[in-house]
Amino acid sequence: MTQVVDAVRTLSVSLDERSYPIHIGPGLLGESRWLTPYLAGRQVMIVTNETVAPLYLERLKAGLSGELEVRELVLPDGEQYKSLEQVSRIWDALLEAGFNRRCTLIALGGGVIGDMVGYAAACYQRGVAFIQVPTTLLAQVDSSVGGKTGVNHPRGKNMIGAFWQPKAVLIDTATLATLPPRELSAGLAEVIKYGLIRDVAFLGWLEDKMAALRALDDEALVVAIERSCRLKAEIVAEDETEQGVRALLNLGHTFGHAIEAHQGYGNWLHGEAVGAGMAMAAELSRALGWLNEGDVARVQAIIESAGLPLEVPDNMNAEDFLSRMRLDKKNIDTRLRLVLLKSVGDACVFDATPSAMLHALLEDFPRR
Ligand SMILES: NC(=O)c1ccc[n+]([C@@H]2O[C@H](COP(=O)([O-])OP(=O)(O)OC[C@H]3O[C@@H](n4cnc5c(N)ncnc54)[C@H](O)[C@@H]3O)[C@@H](O)[C@H]2O)c1
Ligand SMILES: O=C(O)C(=O)C[C@@H](O)[C@H](O)[C@H](O)COP(=O)(O)O
Ligand SMILES: [Zn+2]
Repeated sequence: MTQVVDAVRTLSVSLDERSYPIHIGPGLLGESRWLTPYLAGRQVMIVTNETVAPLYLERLKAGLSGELEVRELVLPDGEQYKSLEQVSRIWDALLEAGFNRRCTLIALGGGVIGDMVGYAAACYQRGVAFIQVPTTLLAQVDSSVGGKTGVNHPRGKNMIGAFWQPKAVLIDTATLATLPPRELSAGLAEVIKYGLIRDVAFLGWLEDKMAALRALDDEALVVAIERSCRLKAEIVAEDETEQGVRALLNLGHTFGHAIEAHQGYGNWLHGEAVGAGMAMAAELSRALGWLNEGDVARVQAIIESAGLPLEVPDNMNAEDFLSRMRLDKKNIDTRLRLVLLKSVGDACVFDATPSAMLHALLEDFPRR
């Protein structure tokens, strides 16, 4: 159910006592009523990065009212900084400020900041409150919702982390006006993912509206963000810690994470790697007889129309993929598990214990 107040749309992530709202609308960043109610106490630490700070930090601070002790920490920008070292800097700053268990961390930025701040909050004094204020499309449709927090390890993506839910997610869609087109495309990968795994009607809508979305059409963006958040909220409410259905949100990610780690974090954007990874998943689903040629062409067309790659890096061979994929968090014992498509709009988890078919896909998939 969506509630609408003054053009701000509110959904809920239903997790009993850990339930929280997602507020979506243009310009809500500077308004106290969307932020102040979720603060645990007087101590507030805003964590952002050096790109986002000059754009939105002052506006966010203007939306904090009351007798608060507000600190800020500006981290370097980039996926290569999604590390324990940077999370440690957050803990150092909290301790230096003398912040206690009633403090609140605010993550202002994309998925990198959101994942790190969430993890810092999960561990600081065994857990403090945090609020997600996502400013990329990817973070607004995916990473700010659901409580997966953490950092990368040189060997693999998001290998260190915790499930820790925010107190609220505040999505100011006006922040997308400054987002570079390449980052917008990366966010569209996760939007397309929802259509592919669970909502073929949404996929059809995306096929119609892709040009509008890439042109930052406000109305189309709000619809895409709300529908994506609703789909993710439903899945998270059903399976918070990925014992079952939540794994479907990993479509394209086993391949994508291998690409990100192998290429060096930040060289391929997460969304780009997921785009190419979803194309690989579609191709393997065809090889298994689940998708036909027309289905694969449809998947490829929407990925390409979002400005995302359909080829994988030419410096990776099958073994480069497999050695990374063996570390994937979905695996059980030595069995590789992948998310594939039974049909367009219906995903499943597939036990892909190294097979000739998987090897052929990894060896023969188009390179760039
Ligand atoms: N926790 C989850 O469930 C989840 C889900 C999906 C992705 N992720 C993670 O999220 C990360 C990717 O997130 P991302 O795509 O947001 O990347 P990001 O956080 O690196 O942000 C992308 C770039 O956009 C800049 N930026 C942010 N907001 C801006 C704005 N409004 N205007 C201009 N520039 C802006 C950032 O500084 C950065 O340079 C990856 O680490 C991925 O693993 C996590
Ligand atoms: O929320 C989830 O669950 C997801 O899988 C969302 C993904 O888009 C996201 O990239 C997530 O961080 C991947 O999780 P991981 O457990 O594979 O690291
Ligand atoms: Zn993702």
